[in-house]
Amino acid sequence: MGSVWGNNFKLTIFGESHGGGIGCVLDGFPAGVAYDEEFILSEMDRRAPGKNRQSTARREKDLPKVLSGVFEGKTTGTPISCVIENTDTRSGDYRNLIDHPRPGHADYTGRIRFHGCNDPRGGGHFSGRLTAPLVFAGAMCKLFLRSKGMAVGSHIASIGQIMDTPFDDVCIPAEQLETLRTQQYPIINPRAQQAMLDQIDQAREALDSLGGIIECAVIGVPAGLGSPMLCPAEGRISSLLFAVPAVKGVEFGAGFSISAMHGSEANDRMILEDGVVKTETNNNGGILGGITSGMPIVVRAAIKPTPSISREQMTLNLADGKVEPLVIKGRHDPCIVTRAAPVVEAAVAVAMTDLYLEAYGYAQD
Ligand SMILES: Cc1cc2nc3c(=O)[nH]c(=O)nc-3n(C[C@H](O)[C@H](O)[C@H](O)COP(=O)(O)O)c2cc1C
Ligand SMILES: C=C(O[C@@H]1CC(C(=O)O)=C[C@@H](OP(=O)(O)O)[C@H]1O)C(=O)O
Repeated sequence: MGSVWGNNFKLTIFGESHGGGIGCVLDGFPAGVAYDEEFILSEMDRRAPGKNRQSTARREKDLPKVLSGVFEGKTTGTPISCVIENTDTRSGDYRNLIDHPRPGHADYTGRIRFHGCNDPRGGGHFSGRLTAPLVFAGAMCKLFLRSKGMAVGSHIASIGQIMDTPFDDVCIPAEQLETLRTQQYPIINPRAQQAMLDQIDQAREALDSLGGIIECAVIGVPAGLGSPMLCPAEGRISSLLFAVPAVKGVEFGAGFSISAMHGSEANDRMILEDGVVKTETNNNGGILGGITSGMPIVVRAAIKPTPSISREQMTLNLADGKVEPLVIKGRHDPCIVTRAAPVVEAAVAVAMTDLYLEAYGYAQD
């Protein structure tokens, strides 16, 4: 089953982009976590579509309706279920895709996997719309992690060729993460922001799309989370990041560039600071041997350019095997990255909650 995730609590995500609604169930979520509605709605709003010209024109309020698992402002410990309505659908736009799969989207693979029974309207279960319930689940997990002294935050590390200033991976202040959370575009360097937005405009005007990278950090992480060899912390986090549509690469710490370093440079030298074991650098991204080291976890997710572009492309007509021109209709993000930061944070927050529960269980402090 591909819609249920977690070893120590379970997240289920259901729905299709143009069905009655989408949602999630959190089973085994700890009892007694304060339900901060304002925070949850602000997280949903960070991801919601239709807010500016860098995103799809589809407008959805993304108000989560919580049906169970929360009573008198606290989680009960029994399943939390949440439903989000789909209201602004235009399913007719997708009719020409039945036999003409979009290059780069899941139309062909979804048809094969589900024997032609998949819901093709708006990308169905494969739509990025399914990340709305993930963000709800992530917001709940952030509330739990906050009660354990942890915080998750991120910024847009790049869009196309334009780079933001990276995190200082040994010292990421909680205030910086909170400031980024409240920015319309979570970018550290304001000059990079303008250049990124200009690049998206240019791509959109050229009937094309752009990708980029989200850099995410978790601070306040206790040392000792993760279970090698087959359930390492990196594996748990990346398995959820790869669940996010359009994520095609994940790296921790120095990532792929660590392979070009010498050991003397890559090794993070250990020190004791105010009685706490730390490292002077963080090339390993806060994880060693699949177990958290107590340093910030730093992870980057590479997001591909939106597959549904307005420019005419060639594709295969599955009915007669001929390669034919395809014009894609519908309302698409010219660049997914501007809405992806809360989604990446949500995936990481859910994984961190699972890792924490594995180590510490449900006992109250
Ligand atoms: C928040 C978000 C919004 C997205 N918006 C679009 C979109 O408007 N059009 C599109 O073709 N793909 C969009 N995608 C990406 C596709 O859903 C994704 O590329 C597709 O399901 C194929 O999966 P894969 O890229 O992971 O292989 C979006 C993804 C996310 C996370
Ligand atoms: C609606 C959202 O994003 C959608 C993600 C998406 C896709 O193919 O991934 C395609 C577009 O919509 P539809 O599913 O109608 O084709 C986007 O608007 C959302 O994020 O809430």
